[in-house]
Amino acid sequence: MGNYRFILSGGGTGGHIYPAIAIANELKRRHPDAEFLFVGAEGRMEMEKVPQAGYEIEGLWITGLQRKLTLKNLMFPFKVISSLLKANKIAKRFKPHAVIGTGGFASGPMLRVASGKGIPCVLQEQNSFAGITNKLLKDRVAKICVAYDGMEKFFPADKIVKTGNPVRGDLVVLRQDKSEALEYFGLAGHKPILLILGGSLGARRINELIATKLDFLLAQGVQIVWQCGKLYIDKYKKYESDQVKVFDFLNRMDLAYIAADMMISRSGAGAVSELCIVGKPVVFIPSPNVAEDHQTMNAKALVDEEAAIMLRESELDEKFEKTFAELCANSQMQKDLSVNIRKMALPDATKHIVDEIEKLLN
Ligand SMILES: CC(=O)N[C@H]1[C@@H](OP(=O)(O)OP(=O)(O)OC[C@H]2O[C@@H](n3ccc(=O)[nH]c3=O)[C@H](O)[C@@H]2O)O[C@H](CO)[C@@H](O)[C@@H]1O
Repeated sequence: MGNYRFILSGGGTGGHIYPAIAIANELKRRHPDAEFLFVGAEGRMEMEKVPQAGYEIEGLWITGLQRKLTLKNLMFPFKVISSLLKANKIAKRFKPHAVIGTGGFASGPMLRVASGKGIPCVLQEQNSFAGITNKLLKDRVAKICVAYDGMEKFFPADKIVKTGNPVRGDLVVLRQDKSEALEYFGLAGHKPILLILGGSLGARRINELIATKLDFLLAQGVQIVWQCGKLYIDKYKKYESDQVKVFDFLNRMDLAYIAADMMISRSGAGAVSELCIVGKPVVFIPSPNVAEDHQTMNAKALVDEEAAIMLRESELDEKFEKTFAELCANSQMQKDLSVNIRKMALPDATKHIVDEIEKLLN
């Protein structure tokens, strides 16, 4: 048999893209001669991030369905047909041995077509609440790799394998030495570093919080690396100083995690999985704008184990300063949170998922 060929499909946000990249990297490590093709949605983040990671990507003309009646929605049936046709062409040409879907509307047409042709398909669901695309595909795929218990609510029980979420290899083993990271961010080593993460697209409310509390934060003796998101960089770049570094997007998450002493973060599934491995104190501020409030559930799973602090957006005015000042002042609390969050890590998730894919290849 010739070399293996794999299609990975998913996107829209980093939360669906980076798991696909992590899986591809592990497949490549095991099968250096394998060929890879990513399939995403035209105009979305994957079209830039996947080539940066060294893989080829094709974009489909597809968007999610809006809740309101809009022109975009009227186009939806045409987009679906066009995407199915293109996915069909891709499958015929590339002849994949397996197709892996990591969620987001971009993955719908490709997995629908591939499963129809009898090509083995695997889904990876990052959240404790299943996404629409994965729910639509559940009966057509061979395996569904999940990160949370109780996913039988959404998927056939005999297809579910609990693996955890894939985390990119360079984030699984982090160096202790901070010198390269400090140099990269242009910060001195004498004060603790607070890393602010708004998720792959940035978080409006977290940015507003940091901007209004900047003097308070600096008075706690920290320096700041602030990832504010592409949409917000023009507004917040002006806050940059010797002790505050502002980025739209961090291309070196490894260095950000090495540099950080504590974090304030959205609780997207990927961020949570990574922060468990990083093992440092985190204050989660979940996005209230996602389906079924799943970011609150993601963060709560850690709070219940005393492994992180959570503040809801609605509590920030009242509680943020007190909570953060207490964390900075209490080194025992910082240690306990670090130890407890590390216990929740599933660093072998990617290997486990690739084991499942390999089982389908014969
Ligand atoms: C608003 C929204 O829809 N959020 C969803 C999205 O989150 P979002 O896209 O923010 O994704 P996650 O938190 O899951 O993962 C973010 C990924 O982007 C990377 N990263 C982030 C910022 C940065 O500057 N550089 C960088 O590389 C992180 O290292 C991580 O690998 O997908 C997640 C996984 O399905 C869901 O749980 C979230 O609810």
